[in-house]
Amino acid sequence: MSETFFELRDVSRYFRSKPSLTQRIVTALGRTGPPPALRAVDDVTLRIRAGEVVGLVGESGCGKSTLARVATGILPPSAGEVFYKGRPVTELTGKDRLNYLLKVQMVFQDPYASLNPRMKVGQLVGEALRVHKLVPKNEVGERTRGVLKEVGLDLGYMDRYPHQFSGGQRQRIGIARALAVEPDFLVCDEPVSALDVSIQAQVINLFMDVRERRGLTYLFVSHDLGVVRHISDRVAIMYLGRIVEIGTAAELFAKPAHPYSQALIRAIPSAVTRRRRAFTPLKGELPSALSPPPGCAFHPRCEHAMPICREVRPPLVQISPDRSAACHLHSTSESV
Ligand SMILES: Nc1ncnc2c1ncn2[C@@H]1O[C@H](COP(=O)(O)OP(=O)(O)OP(=O)(O)O)[C@@H](O)[C@H]1O
Repeated sequence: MSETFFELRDVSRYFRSKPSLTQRIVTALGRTGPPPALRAVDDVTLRIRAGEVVGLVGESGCGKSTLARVATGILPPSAGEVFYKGRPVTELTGKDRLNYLLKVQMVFQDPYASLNPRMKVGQLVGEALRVHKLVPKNEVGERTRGVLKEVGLDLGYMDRYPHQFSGGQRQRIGIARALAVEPDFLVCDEPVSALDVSIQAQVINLFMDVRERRGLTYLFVSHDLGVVRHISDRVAIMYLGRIVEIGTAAELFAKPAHPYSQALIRAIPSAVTRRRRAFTPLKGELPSALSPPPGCAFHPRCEHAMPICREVRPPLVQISPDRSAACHLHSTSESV
């Protein structure tokens, strides 16, 4: 079997809230344990092939951003392992670790928050090149200009500050900053969600052009299924910290297997009427990741829920050559 370009293997990420004074007193008296951990990402396995665009979708709070941050090394996993080009990233040290951190770049939803307001665009885009001495000092300017041109920014902008740009231009600066270090994997966390619809299309086209030109691999996080369908080769649907379905975009959108995917896809507004198609709306709200429902976490909202769904958590199983789903309606197949 060929080596997977990037892999999250059985990865979980928990957050433990700081206990209140009352909780600390009660714990000290031995009446109860520490507050429960919130399972933002819960036992996720995701393999990404070189050159693929994998879209990651789900409702707000389902753990998409946390998973993206774990993938880029910004957050360590609480359990499980991240593999980059076949090697567990926890075993990488020195140059190898730096190489992983540079080759796997993140593009954020709000580039403004990640851009130092006191630095000029030229400095921002060339910063990592200078700090890590990736190119000789006298070549930083040339590399910076090249990448600004590539993302469609006028070279006259080099001496301007982030606040002097529109949202779309700032996102181009964020992309240029990521590209400057010659990454091979971009993890994009809702990179167009904050932009006007007309600007969104331009920035998505930029992502696709850059991918084509540089042969990049993307993990593209979005709550917008229209965007994800447009750009992804494969799509993973996440619900309450877990992947509930993954498959090729064409197949998954044509015939979603998991009831949650079905509900999400039925809710996409029709391109013709701009109205939502007739659909059974998702009942209820996303449950708290602090106390997920037992069995299948989706069962309280599922129109097909069976007694087993309340008790046994369905594993993610392969249901066709390039599709897996975690649902008892499809649970006769092989576990992934
Ligand atoms: N640093 C943190 N400390 C505590 N809880 C956190 C932290 N980061 C995320 N969470 C919680 O983890 C869960 C998943 O959050 P996450 O931001 O990953 O979801 P998301 O799907 O990206 O949502 P959104 O689209 O709203 O950003 C949420 O319940 C969130 O409140």
